[in-house]
Amino acid sequence: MTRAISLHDVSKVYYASDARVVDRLSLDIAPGEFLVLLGPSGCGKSTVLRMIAGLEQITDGRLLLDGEYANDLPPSGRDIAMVFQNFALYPTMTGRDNIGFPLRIEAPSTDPSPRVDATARMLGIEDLLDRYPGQLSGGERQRVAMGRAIARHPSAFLMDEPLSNLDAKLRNRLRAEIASLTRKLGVTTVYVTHDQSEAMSLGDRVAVLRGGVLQQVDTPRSVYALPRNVFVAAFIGTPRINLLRGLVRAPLDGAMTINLGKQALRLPEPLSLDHKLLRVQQGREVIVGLRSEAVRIGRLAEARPGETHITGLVEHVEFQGHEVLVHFNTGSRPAVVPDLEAARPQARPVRRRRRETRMLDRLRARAGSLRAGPVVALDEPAEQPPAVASPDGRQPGDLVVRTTPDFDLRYGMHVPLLVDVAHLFVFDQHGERICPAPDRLPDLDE
Ligand SMILES: Nc1ncnc2c1ncn2[C@@H]1O[C@H](COP(=O)(O)OP(=O)(O)OP(=O)(O)O)[C@@H](O)[C@H]1O
Repeated sequence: MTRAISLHDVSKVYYASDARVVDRLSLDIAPGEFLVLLGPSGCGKSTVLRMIAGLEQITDGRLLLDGEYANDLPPSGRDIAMVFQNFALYPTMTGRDNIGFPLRIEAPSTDPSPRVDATARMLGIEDLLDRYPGQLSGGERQRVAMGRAIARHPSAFLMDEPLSNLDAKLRNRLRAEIASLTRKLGVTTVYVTHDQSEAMSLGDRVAVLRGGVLQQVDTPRSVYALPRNVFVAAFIGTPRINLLRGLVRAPLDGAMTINLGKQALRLPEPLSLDHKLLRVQQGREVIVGLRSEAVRIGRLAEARPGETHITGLVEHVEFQGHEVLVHFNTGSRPAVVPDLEAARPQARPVRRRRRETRMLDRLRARAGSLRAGPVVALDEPAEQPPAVASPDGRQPGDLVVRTTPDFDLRYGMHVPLLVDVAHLFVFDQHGERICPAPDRLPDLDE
């Protein structure tokens, strides 16, 4: 049996610190679905998992398991197994006893051996069963911990960064194993990670959290291709999306452009519907998002339809073997996205708020996901000379382009670049995506 898990407007306040660490979270997880909770450290991922497990009291809102109200159900009544980051094995028990322990608790008079052996076979750990945790490597310990969760045949798995204590190679291998195992078992899984590549490769859907507030939940493909705001765009994808501050210019008698400081992106005619909709931003500051695949090295004469031309000064070249990441200075200014790498969250104190403040919050929440504070910081005027080093601590240069190792690029070279404007994202001053338009009417003519 596998179960549906629903969270309706769930909040969590830790009264010790008086901070609301999860804020009105709503999620419907279908039976058998693999949902990943993704976000930076301290955004409330583990707290959500612990509330589903019953290890943490829900302050507000409702948890439903298979449609039944479950806020007050004790953890043992939820039929959910949890796998932790630190493996949490009993050090004085062998692998066999660790896996069999929950089975013995559940049915003391039944011999757990057949289930333990079947689980061990499934995980390929038969030869590890007689060893103690101290005699196992990190990867082997995590396999035993998985075995302990699986052996019970629970109706849902909750996994809290189960691979983060392992080295990169092992992490990739176990990631593939977890994916095929959970698919085979078909059990609803909620998986917490701050590693976006893990989230993208494992999840049927990915829920992105920031400051305890859900930013977007969708398939990996959709959160990458249509991020709802700057935070999601910047959190997902490697190398990180280039976010540049721009100014929309839409003169009645000339080409529409987005000024990027010293250069401008000219939007090709005829304008696409998304670009036409940008006209209303005339004179306003926006944030332009360019993933590295939207820019290539090439002269204007080589431009394909839909490509526009700029130039960049090579600041730094990162050789990666099969590809090269080139950091260009294009004379634009990067937009700063707070919280992206925050080691500690900005805990939001719980205050008694006046009614109108709550109303404002609700309006803002409807307009975007601003409850966790602004997603982007645009505190200085856009048209200033570019900073020498970017304020978000990236390598010098404002535009990172991925290219093949065939180009011999060196520091200080001026290079022609072609930008595919069909792959251009534009976000408003609050960081919400406005191009491609978020809710364009489907029957409008292109
Ligand atoms: N028992 C507690 N009492 C008070 N504050 C807590 C408690 N547990 C967690 N917090 C705070 O709640 C916030 C969210 O913590 P949580 O562990 O859910 O984040 P996370 O996204 O899982 O972080 P990480 O990826 O670092 O594990 C943090 O600010 C944390 O300090």
